[in-house]
Amino acid sequence: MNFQQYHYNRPFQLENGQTLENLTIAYHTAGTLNNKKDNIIWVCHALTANSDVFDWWAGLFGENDLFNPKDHFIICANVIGSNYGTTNPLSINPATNTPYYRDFPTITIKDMANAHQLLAEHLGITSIHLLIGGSLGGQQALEFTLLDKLKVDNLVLLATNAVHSPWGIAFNESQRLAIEADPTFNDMTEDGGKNGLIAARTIAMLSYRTYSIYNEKQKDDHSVYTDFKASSYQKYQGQKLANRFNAHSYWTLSKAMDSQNIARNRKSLENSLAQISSKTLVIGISSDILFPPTEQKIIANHIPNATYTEIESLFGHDGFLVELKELNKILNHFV
Ligand SMILES: CC(=O)SCCNC(=O)CCNC(=O)[C@H](O)C(C)(C)COP(=O)(O)OP(=O)(O)OC[C@H]1O[C@@H](n2cnc3c(N)ncnc32)[C@H](O)[C@@H]1OP(=O)(O)O
Ligand SMILES: N[C@@H](CCO)C(=O)O
Repeated sequence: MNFQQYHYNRPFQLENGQTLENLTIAYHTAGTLNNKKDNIIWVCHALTANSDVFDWWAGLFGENDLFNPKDHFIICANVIGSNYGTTNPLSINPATNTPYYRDFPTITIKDMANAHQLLAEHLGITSIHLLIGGSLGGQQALEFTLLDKLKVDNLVLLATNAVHSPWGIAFNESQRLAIEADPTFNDMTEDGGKNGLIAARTIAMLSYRTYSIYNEKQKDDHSVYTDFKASSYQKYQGQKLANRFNAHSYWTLSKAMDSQNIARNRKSLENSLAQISSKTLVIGISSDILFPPTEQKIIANHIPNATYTEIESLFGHDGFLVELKELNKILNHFV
């Protein structure tokens, strides 16, 4: 995929009333826009992913996958707050000439959608053949559609919601508390809060996976009484994220996830969903405890041209990233 950055050199208005003095949006593209301009697939990424969809959704997106650059023009933009090239807490704050760190403003899903819209305008895009996103990506895809500034022919929403739940907010708050409990988080450095981030990711894993999958993959034999596989797995996953992410971005993005509520400043949730005219496929993961299938069924029940399908999986929420065989089958049928 080709990596590019769009520099919007004007103030970007945020939902909380603050502005970012300028905004850089990093994005990847693959393939070529056809003459009819009807082969665009726009991907919205989840919490800690990036704009290189061939990297984290390989098997669905790639040279020889269902969504490939021979047939499609694929775009994915890195969200505001994430540290993969878009303006984020490690970027320089023009007001101080130092990185924002803890001074980075509150970002909402709507802000992310507005940034996607800026990029679409920059690229001259007025219609999207397929808009797809899971989890935080699905939250963005919903808001992006509801902006109603471009035509979305087909919409695919996976393991996501229209309003973030008290349960989901509680999981995120516990993770933020873990980060805040690390005194280095206030140091205003790139590595500030790193140990807190490790702990936060281990909490997150409990919401992304399930009892069953830990039982299947992390069970020890009867002789073990300490140094369990599950313990080393937790530590490994925490460290793995800390090696490629930072506590400031994680804190910001978890707040953005919490902000999801498509009824905010609109008539109602039902009314908002009823406005969506795209042919829509909503996919739930049977064992998802973070974004349980009831949340996707609400979406599918209120979008007029929507269908709901569920993937039977032991993986829990992360199933939307790892159940590739099933996803290929379902999406091949949909498109
Ligand atoms: C720059 C980049 O890295 S791009 C960003 C990539 N990530 C994203 O895009 C975000 C979305 N992706 C994800 O969240 C994840 O990658 C997922 C959900 C798709 C898959 O998660 P994974 O961690 O790869 O899978 P899984 O839970 O099976 O863990 C496997 C890893 O744990 C390790 N592991 C498994 N059991 C144990 C254990 N008991 N102790 C220690 N390590 C263990 C494996 O060796 C493997 O290590 P590796 O990732 O270095 O190969
Ligand atoms: N594993 C996903 C979970 C959030 O959907 C991520 O880290 O982005």
